[in-house]
Amino acid sequence: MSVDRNTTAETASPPVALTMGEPAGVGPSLIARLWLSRDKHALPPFFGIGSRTAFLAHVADLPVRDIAHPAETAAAFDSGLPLLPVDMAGPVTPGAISADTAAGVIAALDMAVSLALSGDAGAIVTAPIQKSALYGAGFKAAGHTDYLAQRCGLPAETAVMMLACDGLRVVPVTVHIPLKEVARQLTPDAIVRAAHATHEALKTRFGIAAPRLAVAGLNPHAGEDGALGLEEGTHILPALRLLRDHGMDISGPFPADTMFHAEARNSFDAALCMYHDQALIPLKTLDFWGGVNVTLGLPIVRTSPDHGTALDLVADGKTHEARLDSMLAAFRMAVSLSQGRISAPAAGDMSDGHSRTEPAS
Ligand SMILES: NC(=O)C1=CN([C@@H]2O[C@H](COP(=O)(O)OP(=O)(O)OC[C@H]3O[C@@H](n4cnc5c(N)ncnc54)[C@H](O)[C@@H]3O)[C@@H](O)[C@H]2O)C=CC1
Ligand SMILES: NCC(=O)COP(=O)(O)O
Repeated sequence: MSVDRNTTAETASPPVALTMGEPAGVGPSLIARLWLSRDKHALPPFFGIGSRTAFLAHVADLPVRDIAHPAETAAAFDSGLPLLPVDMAGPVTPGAISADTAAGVIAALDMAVSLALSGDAGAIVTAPIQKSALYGAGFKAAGHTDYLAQRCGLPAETAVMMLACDGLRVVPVTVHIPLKEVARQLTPDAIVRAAHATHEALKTRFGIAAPRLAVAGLNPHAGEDGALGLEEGTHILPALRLLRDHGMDISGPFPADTMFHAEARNSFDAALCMYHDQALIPLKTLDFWGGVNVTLGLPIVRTSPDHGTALDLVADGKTHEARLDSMLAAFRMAVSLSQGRISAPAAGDMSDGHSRTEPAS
């Protein structure tokens, strides 16, 4: 099927930028496959930011078209992947990280943020980074989420991570910190900040007029009246009282182990979780292939697949087996959000056309 991209509404919007992420990981090949399936999925023009070497290391015959500005995207898109090139200090070995590529990974992110802030890119979709590789090269942020806030000139904590799939949205209040640090770093302020960012995004980005938030406890059985932990009383409840005083429909703290079955999921529009795995395990269990990571609280739109670099798959020579679904879902959400359209289906709604079982290709 051939798609006349000039007649689509998306043509008028600035194109979405896709950062290459970890060059040795699955990201560049997923971006390449997104471009290769542009007609099948009727995708509007987009451009990559990264090193040509990274893309060709994974898909040797990929046509790549260097561009100097996102405005050249539409003209280049039909004949090759439009690419804003970024230099890299070393070669790319699929499946093997290298300290030489870290600076290029970060430069791609910096370029993407500048273009999103200037309005030349409608949104950013970030392919996964190998965080350990960047930490080794002096990257001071924990991940994209806080790094993007800093690049937007905002305190790191302004950015809030949400993961969304059909039927579930989760927000971890603490994110990339050791488990033993969670109770220390979990503050009423952090809960209030995450709740406000989530509430606002549900209204403005996800089209929910009166969002319902549910909050997980930190401890087993939400503390069992203090017998199994005190943070529910000392940290979570004070935050919830404040938020209710502000008129928010927010319930909890609930025992986290009973919040995510189907009936429970229907009772809220987003779940605020106290730590990374409490949020991401239910989401990725429910829909690893369709999950999208979306950053809230920033003046720019950023989404990402929910999965990581899949270095194991690449190292085993199985890059072609990587599922495109999450990248495709992240791209679609980025396009919708960048156009001010409502994104992501309502809880329980499977109407966006992708299936949890059939891979997108
Ligand atoms: N947005 C981002 O930049 C993210 C980055 N990461 C980073 O990725 C690195 C690896 O993290 P892991 O925890 O191992 O998670 P991972 O998601 O990379 O891999 C977990 C398992 O899922 C498989 N997998 C991942 N994506 C797949 C796909 N598209 N199709 C088929 N199979 C797939 C992998 O082969 C592996 O067996 C870490 O450095 C982590 O920090 C992880 C999540 C998000
Ligand atoms: N587990 C989520 C993840 O690692 C993504 O983090 P970020 O790079 O989006 O901050």
